[in-house]
Amino acid sequence: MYKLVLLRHGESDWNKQNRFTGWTDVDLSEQGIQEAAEAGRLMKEEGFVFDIAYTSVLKRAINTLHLALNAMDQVWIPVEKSWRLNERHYGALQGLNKAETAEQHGEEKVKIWRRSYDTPPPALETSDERHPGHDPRYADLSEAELPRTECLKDTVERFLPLWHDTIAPTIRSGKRVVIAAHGNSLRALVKYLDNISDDEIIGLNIPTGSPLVYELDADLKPLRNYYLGDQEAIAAKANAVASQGKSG
Ligand SMILES: O=C(O)[C@@H](CO)OP(=O)(O)O
Repeated sequence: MYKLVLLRHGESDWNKQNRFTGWTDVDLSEQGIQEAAEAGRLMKEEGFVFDIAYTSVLKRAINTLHLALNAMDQVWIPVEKSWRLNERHYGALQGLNKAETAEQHGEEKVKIWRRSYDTPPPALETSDERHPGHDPRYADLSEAELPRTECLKDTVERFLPLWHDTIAPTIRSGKRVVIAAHGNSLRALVKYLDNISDDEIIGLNIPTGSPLVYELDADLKPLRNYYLGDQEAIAAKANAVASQGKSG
């Protein structure tokens, strides 16, 4: 049996301000910093030890991973960063307030943009300064790989090559893996692992800074999963994520 730990970053400044974030590289809030360290303390308490970590190229996930590993005294382990673990690209919604967007376009529309499997938010123009083609960290990506917007289906498709080519073989080799990533890139992984239907995935929300443990069989099929920490507080946090798209 393998154990894989998934960790969504702690609260970011834009989570706090309730803004669509996507590939915008915002940092952790004070609360997010504390959540990340607390996640590390919980993992340490439960005896987790890792051989390698994977994260995105966005600092809210990178810094969460570092703070959590620091609390476990394991900052020395190799960390592999990949754009394939980035948050889902939120297109032209990036930067907008979620509640204001719901007031303007209706809660139903915002729910579709946030949670439907295959309807992407409005796309960015290539000339828009928020387009990832202007960011040096994505210089090696092809034109086709650079998103102007993404639905969850697009995120699943760009994440899975990293899973199949890199992360899954590493787990099978016996290495103990932690993945620090984002609400929607982790929803993409959970959808794949648990074979969740396109309709059911709409209702799944992942709370910030809460380690999610997957126990996997020899074929990497999930046997069970559970969050570390106070289960009521975790459920309340997941509900709060769901409510972010409600008008004020
Ligand atoms: O804004 C975002 O990038 C994500 C995660 O914070 O938000 P949502 O939960 O609305 O998909």
